[in-house]
This record gives sequence, structure tokens and C-alpha cells, in this order.
Amino acid sequence: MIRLAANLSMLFNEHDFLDRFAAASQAGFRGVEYLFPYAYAPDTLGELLAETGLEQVLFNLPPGDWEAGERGLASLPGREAEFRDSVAEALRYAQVLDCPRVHAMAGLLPADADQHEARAAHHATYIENLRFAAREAAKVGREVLIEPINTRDMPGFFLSRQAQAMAVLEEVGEPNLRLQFDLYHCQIMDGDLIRHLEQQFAAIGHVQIAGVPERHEPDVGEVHYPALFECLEALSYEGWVGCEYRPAADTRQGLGWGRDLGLLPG
Ligand SMILES: O=C(O)C(=O)[C@@H](O)CO
Ligand SMILES: [Mg+2]
Repeated sequence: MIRLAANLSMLFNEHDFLDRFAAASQAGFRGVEYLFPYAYAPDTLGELLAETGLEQVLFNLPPGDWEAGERGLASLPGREAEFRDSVAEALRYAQVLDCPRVHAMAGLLPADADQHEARAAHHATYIENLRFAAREAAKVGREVLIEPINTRDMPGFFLSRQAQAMAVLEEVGEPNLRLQFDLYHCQIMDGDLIRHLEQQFAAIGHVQIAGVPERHEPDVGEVHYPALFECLEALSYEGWVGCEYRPAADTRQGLGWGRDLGLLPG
């Protein structure tokens, strides 16, 4: 059975962040994910989860200076110490929130550098940093995820293709380092969604969805999500599916697709 998690960075923006938990619970979600918890004390978020009966299923490591445009530290040469601190901080929150997995965003390639050389340096840093993160996470029973992100939304993002992610997972070789498979990004960069799900299934630790190309509700646009849910069911996927889309209007009114598929209460 597909289990939907509400992405509180994108859904229920009609409410202040802390009020989005109750809104998600009232709409029938049982899990939540969001970009970052760090603006709040972990106990505050933990109490909200307990009050609303929601599970925390995912959040990201501190990404560097987000406001200045940074999008993760994991592949950035020279930022290794900061990356290691970010792993410790994320795992501290993961334990309080009982969150089984955290996402380590790869970061951006420098636009002005020789791309071949920069890629090689970022790759080497990425492998070492991910190995470190996975080993630290294993000590406290958590997984670390990597996610290919499309370069139209995030120009220069280091990890953008499904095949690149699979090669990185293999090279790092840690069993708790897994794939965050965002079907929206995959459709834009690689397409062939069902075959990618099937071939990469063993590596998948989390799935995310959105309509393509506008990143609105999943029943709007070029991707036929009922077929992808059938595929995940056929593969006996037991993880969460994060609803990581920007509602076209009111979040709750836009959840009809989930109710129609029997994935959310009517
Ligand atoms: O942008 C996405 O897609 C995400 O999943 C965010 O967590 C950024 O990594
Ligand atoms: Mg995503």
C-alpha cells in the first residue's frame, strides 16, 4: 500500500510552518517531510509529531548558506569540516524526531571553473564525504540518501542523473547509503520512469512525486502517476512517497487526486 507523506516545505503553505503538521494530519497524511528542521528545537518538532500522530520520514542535512544560493555541501571541495558538522547536526535531530533517513544534498559546481576539472574534484570529495556520512549514520541506525535534481530548477547541481547516482552508490559501497528517487526530477532529466524504478528499485530509500513540468499536483501534467503507483505496488515498495509539489491553489482542495486513488481519506 502506497503511504503518502506531506512535504511541509511545499504543501500547506496557507499555514505557518508549525501549524502545517496539524493541517497535514487533518488531511489524512500519516507522515511528513520537509527541507530543514534547524530553525526549531528538536523537542518542539518532536512534540508536534506526537500530538498529531505523524511520522517524520525525511529531512535534509544543513545545506550551507541557502539564502546565498548554496544547495548542499556533500561534493564541495574545501568544505569537508563543515560537512562533517552538518552530519552530526542532522543525526542529532534524526534521533530526537525518530527519523530513519536524512538527505545529503550534493551542492553546486562552480559556474566559472573548468567543468571537467571541477567535476573530478567534486566527485572525489562527494565519495569521501558520503562514506563518512553513511558510517556515522550507521552508528545510530539511520540511512543517508542522495537525490538527483534536475538542472533546469537547480542549474549546476552536481548530482543530476539517475545513472550517476547509481554509480556513486556503488563506489561508496555503504549499505545504508540509498537513493532518493524523485520522479519529477527523473522525468525531466532521464524519463523512462517505470524502467528506472524497476532497475534501481533495490537502491531506493525514498520516493517523491510532483506533476511535470509545473511541479503542481501529480494529476496535472505529462506523468501518469497511477501507473507509477501500480509499479511500486508490484515491486512491493514499503517506503514512503513524499508529496513534494507546489499546490496550484489551496492545498487541501488540490488533494482530490489522492482521495480518488484511495490513498487519502475522503
Ligand atoms: O528539491 C527536491 O526535490 C528535494 O527533494 C529537496 O529536498 C531538495 O533536495
Ligand atoms: Mg525531491
